[in-house]
Amino acid sequence: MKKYILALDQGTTSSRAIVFDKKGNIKSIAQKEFTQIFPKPGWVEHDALEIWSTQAGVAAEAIAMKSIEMEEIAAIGITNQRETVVVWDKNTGKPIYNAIVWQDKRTADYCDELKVAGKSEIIKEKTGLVIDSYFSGTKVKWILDNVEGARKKAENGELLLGTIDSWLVWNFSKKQKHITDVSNASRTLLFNINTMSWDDELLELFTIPKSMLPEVKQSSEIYGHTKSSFFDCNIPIAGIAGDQQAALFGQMCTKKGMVKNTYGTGCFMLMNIGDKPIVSKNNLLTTVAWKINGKTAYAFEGSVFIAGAAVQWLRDGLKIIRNSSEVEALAKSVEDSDGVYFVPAFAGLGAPHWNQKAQGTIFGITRGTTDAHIARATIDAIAYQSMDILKAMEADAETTIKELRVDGGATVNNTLMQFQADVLNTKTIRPKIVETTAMGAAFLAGLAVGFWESEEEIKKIWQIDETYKPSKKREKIEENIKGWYKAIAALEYWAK
Ligand SMILES: Nc1ncnc2c1ncn2[C@@H]1O[C@H](COP(=O)(O)OP(=O)(O)O)[C@@H](O)[C@H]1O
Ligand SMILES: O=P(O)(O)OC[C@H](O)CO
Repeated sequence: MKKYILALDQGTTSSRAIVFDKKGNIKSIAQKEFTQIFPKPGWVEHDALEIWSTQAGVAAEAIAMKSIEMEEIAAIGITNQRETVVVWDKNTGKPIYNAIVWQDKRTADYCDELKVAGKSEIIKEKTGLVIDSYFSGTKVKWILDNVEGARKKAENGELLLGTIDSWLVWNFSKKQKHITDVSNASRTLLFNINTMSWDDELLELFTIPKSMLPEVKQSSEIYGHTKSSFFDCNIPIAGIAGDQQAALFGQMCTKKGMVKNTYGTGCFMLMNIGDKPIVSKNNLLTTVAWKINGKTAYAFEGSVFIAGAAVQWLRDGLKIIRNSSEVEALAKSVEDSDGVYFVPAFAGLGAPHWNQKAQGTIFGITRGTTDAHIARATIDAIAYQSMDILKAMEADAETTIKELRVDGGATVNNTLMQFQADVLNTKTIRPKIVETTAMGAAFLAGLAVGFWESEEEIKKIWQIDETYKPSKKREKIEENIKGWYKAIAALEYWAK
């Protein structure tokens, strides 16, 4: 009898496997960190074979841990760090270079050249993205240009490329399936989100042979079965989505206008914009959310680079807390930040400001400022940065958002969640199961094999843990928000 779905969450720093039952409860969970490789400043790589071995290892571990029978697993769903890309030899199955990670900036100068050459418009129109080293396309070009013999092999049809989902399926299927899903394809700079196919003009621009590309599939369908030695029976692999899109699905933001925000190291906010790939006028990305039963859903996306990482800086840099969890008590010990504003632009400012030169700055310090005010200003900054993105989304969608669904490690912080509701003047909702990324992948796989019959059935699994309602002290909050905008303006002036 089929009792479970196995979700594989291949993240930037660890590989995780979670077994869910039919009610969406977690039956077992296993996790393993893997090596981060920094060959030069600004370069970030992963060993693709280590990604594969840790991912397969935790999958086996999660199953063994609770003595689950292979026959009890209805399907596998995969969700992954996005944009990170692997190029491997079709015959040997071995990567020809380490995976180049989404954070890697080695192609930044080439991206600037493309901007100067006036390619921004066409790329935005076709892919919904901006020209940036973040996305996979320029990373693949770098491998072909810099690994000895790679370009020739690629032209001979001997090399394959894939985002991490693609690499995992290739290995799980014993080199039988070279596929990806639409949500991952939409992060490569090579995929046209209007025609929903690889784009010949972009492939020519980035000099990438078409023969390297995986076949693009829906996000919920049976792609193949596990054949790996880690599994002694054939389990259908039936769901794939990039991690942020999977979280959007896991939060059941399946209707146009619904928004989720994930609060981790940074924040990733996605808004379901329905079945049309609208181009943002407010510096957001347009991305494919998923394709299910032949229907494509799109999303606006904006990210905050430094969110929980600012709390880590209070811990490791300023040393005013010992654990991230202590920040809430310290921040709550004062009524407010007493006019202190902290813009944690350690890595520049992301959407909608997109200022690479901005630096972290604290404003409004007086003789009376204490560590508690700084802690409070840090929490506030996470909420303000997310507010800036949500406001851009509202402007683009010409609508007012009714609720924000939240997940990620920092959502345990009730003070942050309440302040988020206050500055947005919108309900902020935290669900009972905050493993929404893995949950989304499980839902996609479960739908494909009939483990869950419909989205309606799944919606009953998603349940609210806590709703934060906006405070009534609107005037004071509006004043505080004005201060934030002044801080951003001053920071941008300083960065010039
Ligand atoms: N109580 C808290 N308040 C604010 N931030 C927190 C709290 N607890 C953890 N964090 C932050 O959340 C982040 C970890 O969340 P997680 O979802 O695991 O992130 P990621 O997936 O990006 O590694 C860390 O940056 C940490 O500082
Ligand atoms: O692995 P995460 O959670 O850091 O997510 C990475 C994102 O998908 C990058 O776009």
